[in-house]
Amino acid sequence: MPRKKPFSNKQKKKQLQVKRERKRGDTGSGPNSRNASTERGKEREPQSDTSDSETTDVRKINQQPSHREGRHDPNRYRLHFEKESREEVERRKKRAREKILEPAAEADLEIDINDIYPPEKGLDFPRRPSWHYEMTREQLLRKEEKLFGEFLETLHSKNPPGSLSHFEHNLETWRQLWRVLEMSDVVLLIVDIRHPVLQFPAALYHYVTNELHKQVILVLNKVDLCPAALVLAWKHYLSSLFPHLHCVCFTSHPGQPYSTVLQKKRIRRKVGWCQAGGPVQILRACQDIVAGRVDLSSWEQKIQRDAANDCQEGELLEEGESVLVEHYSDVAMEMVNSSQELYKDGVLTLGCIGFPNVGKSSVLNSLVGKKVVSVSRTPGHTKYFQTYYLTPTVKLCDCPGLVFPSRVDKQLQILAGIYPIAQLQEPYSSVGYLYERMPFHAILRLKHPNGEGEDGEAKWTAWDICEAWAERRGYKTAKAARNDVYRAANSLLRLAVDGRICLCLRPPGYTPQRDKWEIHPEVTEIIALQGKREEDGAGERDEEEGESSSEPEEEEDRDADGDDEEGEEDDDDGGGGFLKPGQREGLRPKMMVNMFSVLGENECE
Ligand SMILES: Nc1nc2c(ncn2[C@@H]2O[C@H](COP(=O)(O)OP(=O)(O)OP(=O)(O)O)[C@@H](O)[C@H]2O)c(=O)[nH]1
Repeated sequence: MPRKKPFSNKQKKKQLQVKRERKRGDTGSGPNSRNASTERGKEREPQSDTSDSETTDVRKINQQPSHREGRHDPNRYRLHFEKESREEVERRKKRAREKILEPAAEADLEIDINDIYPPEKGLDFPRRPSWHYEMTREQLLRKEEKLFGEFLETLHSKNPPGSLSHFEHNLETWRQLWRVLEMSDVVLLIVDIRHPVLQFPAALYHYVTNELHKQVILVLNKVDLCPAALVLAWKHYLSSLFPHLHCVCFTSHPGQPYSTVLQKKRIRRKVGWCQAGGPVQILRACQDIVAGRVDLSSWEQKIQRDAANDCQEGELLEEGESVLVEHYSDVAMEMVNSSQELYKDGVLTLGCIGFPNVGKSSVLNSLVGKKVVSVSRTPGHTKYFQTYYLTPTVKLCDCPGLVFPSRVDKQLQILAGIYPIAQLQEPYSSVGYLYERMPFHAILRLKHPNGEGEDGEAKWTAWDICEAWAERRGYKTAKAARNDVYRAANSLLRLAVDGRICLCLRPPGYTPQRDKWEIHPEVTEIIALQGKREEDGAGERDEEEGESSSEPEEEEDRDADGDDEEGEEDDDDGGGGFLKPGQREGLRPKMMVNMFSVLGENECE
């Protein structure tokens, strides 16, 4: 058979863009066309992973094809992060090639919230300025912009250059937070249980509880990806630091911890949105909070009905239970009266707030029991807030993901899924960061490009890891057919973000006390929520494994990171896992056992 011509992801994306533009009747010759900008980028710099066509200090992510007269601006709500200098990017690349990676100490996985959000560093978020009806729309917008500028100045004055992590510089997105906070009676602050401490801005909690006098339910989401003992330890840690919090564990993918990439479509058909673990717990927390001031019986009945029907995807909503969607105009966003009245018209409004990719939309879909908002593995997918009536007395509001200012390591931030991986300028150091905390070369059966050292041990740099993965996966550059290291790095990061190589942080002091948490009486409750059987320890594969297809997965499925909304068929990829729950946690020796057996045949071939 003739050798298949290598076709890179980049080429594929370009091909798709051209196709889309052709469909829209764009010849690609205009100054703003995607083709034109790609060509411009090419002229200036040959390396795709360091190119950036913007001239300001802010890097705009998820750029959409240009805005046209008379049509809405698709770039209005995209993520804006501070741009890194080319020198910094090149320095990190060089380091990724040269630095031999060393295993990090277990204690490195323990993270104190005060290290991420040090109270003395003024890591606040932009607040909405006061306004009155005599102000014109333009006056208000100008005031907001002025205050936002001052907010950035104060932040930078307290934090030297380079010390702050990526955070949202798009005022439009903060405006949506303001609106959602104003209209919500209760805030559902959603975090990813693998790293909740990165996504819990203390300033927001204090603002909502002390200034807005509203309650916060902390949703520890994706608990299927984390050992139950660790979930419990995080829950206790955060509740003890923030006593007014109502903590709830949640998963939209219960009982799917052992699936592999190849199985994902099969499993999703069996587990619909309505089988999530945690809606009852959210209902109970709301009942505590509203204390009878809103009639939540319709919600309770809905949950009971769903449980009794064992609903299937797409079959959930009954007559008279339709989901209403409210769209907000700009005017509503800008000049709305921030009424302090709680439970207006006897309706409880729940605002889903959180960082990108933590699963806000999935929580909302799970509460409704049906896909009403789109879900994607690409952070920043939800662009503007929308509301949905769960029942006549319960309204849900989905807010776009927000990246609050913090001091977390940027490499870790990327592993936590806040940055669209395909748009990373330098992915290698995050691969190195992951590898030092979770040496996965054996799991992925990587062969060192230079063979073993004299002592029989291979010494890996981040670059070597990516090179070896490119070799194993057959990622080649289109022109020279060399190993496509950039693509391999992206692929590895995606495995981490999806939870297939699963790095879980721990609360301070967890490691020496792990045994205590493992036998804690509340652990069984969490295991039940995760949808696991207790006997599901290390060792056996999921029973469905044998039925999985032997067809290799399409490259695009695994690697694409464009506007990749997860459709009805595909929206389940987060549940996949190479490692079993007890094995997923950092560098535990137990994790190294059976690593080979947890790989599907085609996953590393
Ligand atoms: N394993 C697992 N994955 C999940 C869970 N919930 C969501 N995901 C995955 O996480 C990714 C992001 O989910 P979304 O619901 O789109 O997250 P979001 O917070 O709305 O994201 P933005 O639109 O960026 O703000 C998707 O790939 C989901 O499949 C969960 O409970 N378990």
